[in-house]
Amino acid sequence: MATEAALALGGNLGDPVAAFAAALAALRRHPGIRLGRLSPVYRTAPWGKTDQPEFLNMAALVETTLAAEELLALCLALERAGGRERRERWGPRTLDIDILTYGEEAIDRPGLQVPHPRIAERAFVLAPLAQIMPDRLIGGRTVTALLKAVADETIRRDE
Ligand SMILES: Nc1nc2nc(S)n(CCO)c2c(=O)[nH]1
Repeated sequence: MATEAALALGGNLGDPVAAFAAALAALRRHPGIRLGRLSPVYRTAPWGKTDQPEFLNMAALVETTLAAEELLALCLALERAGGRERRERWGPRTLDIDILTYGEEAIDRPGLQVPHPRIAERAFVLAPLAQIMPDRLIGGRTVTALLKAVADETIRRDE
């Protein structure tokens, strides 16, 4: 029985597009993964720690027979393969792969929170996600509505 999961890919060191391509190729080769829709790649201002290079971000839809913990372990292995050393929290990284959604499940275990707890405040996640699952409800609101709320918030704060 397969589960649809949305993954967020990000990076701001080295060649993030090459890191994305390598991670997606590895996912494509994995027997427990069927790769689905991919968002475009977005160039995004750093969120959280702002004194670092801008990021590239994208989102990918997968159908997986892996359990959520197994999918997380695979994402962490792909991050390491992409040369990721976990240095400072929210600091620059070559490749980051986060599980945004796993089916309709809500999971809150150490190291695995799904849907990702900060989706609603991150345009760099919502913009790519809106390209692959615009009508998915998260916290009772569609991804499209969440993206609009973040965009409006950004515009209002800049006034
Ligand atoms: N624009 C942008 N800012 C970020 N801040 C952090 S932490 N990250 C890593 C995501 O967990 C990002 C990111 O991927 N993109």
